[in-house]
This record gives sequence, C-alpha cells and structure tokens, in this order.
Amino acid sequence: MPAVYVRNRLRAATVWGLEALVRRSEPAYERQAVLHVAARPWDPAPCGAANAVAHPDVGGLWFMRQAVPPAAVAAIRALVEAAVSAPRNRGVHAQVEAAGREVAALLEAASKQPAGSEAFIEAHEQAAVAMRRRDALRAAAAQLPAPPPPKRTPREWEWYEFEPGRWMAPMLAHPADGGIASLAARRRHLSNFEVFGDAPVDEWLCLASLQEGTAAGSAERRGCEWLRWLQRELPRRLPCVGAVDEPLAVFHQLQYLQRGCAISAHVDAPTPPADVVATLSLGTGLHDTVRVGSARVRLRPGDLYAIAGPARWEETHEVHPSTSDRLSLTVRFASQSELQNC
Ligand SMILES: O=C(O)CCC(=O)C(=O)O
Ligand SMILES: [Fe+2]
Repeated sequence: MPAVYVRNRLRAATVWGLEALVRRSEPAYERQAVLHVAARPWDPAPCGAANAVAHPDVGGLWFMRQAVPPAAVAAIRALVEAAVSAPRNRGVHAQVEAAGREVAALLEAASKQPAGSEAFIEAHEQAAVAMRRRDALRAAAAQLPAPPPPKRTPREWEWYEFEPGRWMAPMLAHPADGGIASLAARRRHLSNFEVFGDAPVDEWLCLASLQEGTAAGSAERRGCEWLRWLQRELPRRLPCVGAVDEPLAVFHQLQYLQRGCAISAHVDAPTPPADVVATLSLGTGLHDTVRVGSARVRLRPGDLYAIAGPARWEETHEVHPSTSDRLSLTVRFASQSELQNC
C-alpha cells in the first residue's frame, strides 16, 4: 500500500531533519560521519549458492548469495507468520514507553559530556524537555485502563514495536545445534533488552519448543529445520564465524521493517555478546539494501551478510528504506568461553 510507504518515509525524513538541526548546534559532533556516509555498491560475482565472499576493502564484511534457497525463505516466512502476530495498538501506553527510552538515551548522552561544558548543559536541557513530555504522557496514560499484556510465550509472540514501523521478536537458538543450552547462561546474557520490550528470556520464542509444536511435514516444521541448518552450517560456511573459538549461536532476532522505514546508522551494542552478527534477508520485495562502512549491498530474499572485526566494531551499518516490507533474521555468534566467563 503506497500510503504506508509515504507515511513512513515522511516520518523518517522529519526525524532525520530534526536530528540534523539539533546536532548542528553541537560543536563537537562528528556530523559527517552520521549524516552522510559515502558508499559504493558491492555486487560480488556469483560464487555458487551458500558460499561466502569477503569484501575487498571493508574488513570483516561477508556476503553469501542465496545462503538459503527460495523454498527455505517460504518455509521460514510461514513459521514467522504462524508464531508472531501483529502488534496491537497500545496507544498512549506505547508512547510512554518510547518517551522513557528517549529519556534514558538522552541522559546517557549527557553523562558523556564534560561536566559544566556547553554541550553538557545543552544535553541536560534536551533530557529535561523529554522528561516533561514523558511525564505528561504518563499522566494521560494513568487516566486510561491498562493495556492487556503483550502475548509472549515460547511458541507465540506479538511483535514488539521498538520504533514506528520497526517490529522485533527474540527467539532462543536450538541447543542441539550450537545454541546456548544452560538456563543460567541464557538468563545472564539475554535478559531485558529494550529492543524486545525488556521481555524476560523465559518468555522468548524458543526454536526447540516451536519445532515440537509444528506438524511433521508442515511448512512451519521445515522453517524450524532451516533455522537449525543455519545454526549448524554458518560456522562451517562463513569463515568469520569459523574463526570464533567454539562459536555458539547466541540467539535469533526476528525483525519486520515496514515499507518506507529505515534503520539508521549504528554500531551494534557489545551486549548481547556477539563476535559475528549475521543477517538473512527474507524481504518480500525484489531486493533491499544495507550499508556497512563504505559498502552498499543489495540483498535478495535468501541472501545473507555478516559483520565481524572492523565491520562489527569500527564501522556503522544501516538498512535503507525499501518499497516493500522486509522480514529479516539476525543470528549472533559468540565464543563459548566468552559466554561462560562473563
Ligand atoms: O536487518 C538487518 O539487516 C540489520 C538489523 C540491524 O542492524 C540491527 O537490528 O541491529
Ligand atoms: Fe545492527
């Protein structure tokens, strides 16, 4: 529906414009680095399905054309469709949560400025404005009945709307194929991420439970099997995962980006632990586009890219707006010893 695309593009452009204005008044801000990163298209020559290619310049950027075939894309989509439902409109309650996240981010940014500096005062002013807005929304929400709790079970989830048009759902990897088996380690490393609405890990989707709940021979069962195949095969087929000492699949992140929405330039946080972040595109259109460092990559459904080393830690990456909705699956890999020791 073009209206959805246009609405999302306009919203993104407004946010982008406001951010640019605010940042223009920050003398120390590295404007160029965030507002515009020059990038060249990277379209590796076909090298056979599910074979990995490294980018010649961007260290740690890998690509796999057709990491999984179209039948797998269809099966994984069927699984996600069956297990994850559209987020309900939670109105002002959702706005309160978003405003709370904004306050936390602004306070964190403020704490990084030298005390007493102009940037410090300005950052605290911005945080104060956001706090007043959050409190006004809270007061409005208190007048309304509480919303029903979101559906969060190992077999069924309601997408969590992290940003407008950007929906997230977490899923535990299968322990029989290199997923984290220990309950304590799961709780220690995977609890309370804001991108998943702070859902406790015990309420995450769970690939093993999902597989048990699907009928033999169904598309959903085949979707589960393909996800297990990815957990098993990526360490063998992707050299950057193979280079990790005893790689474990930390978890699967499902993400649905509505047409016209983008994910702005960022570096993934150090937690959850991940030496390699691998993303499989299951987009519903012909292709979608991501940028990693100076490389712009077109992904067709079934293509996968991965970031490790410099591409993971030193370069930003982003997802450009697409004219069709985009489902993606991100698997993070970390070393078993790292997960046990911290
Ligand atoms: O979906 C993608 O291609 C990447 C998503 C991403 O960068 C993130 O969720 O941090
Ligand atoms: Fe990311």
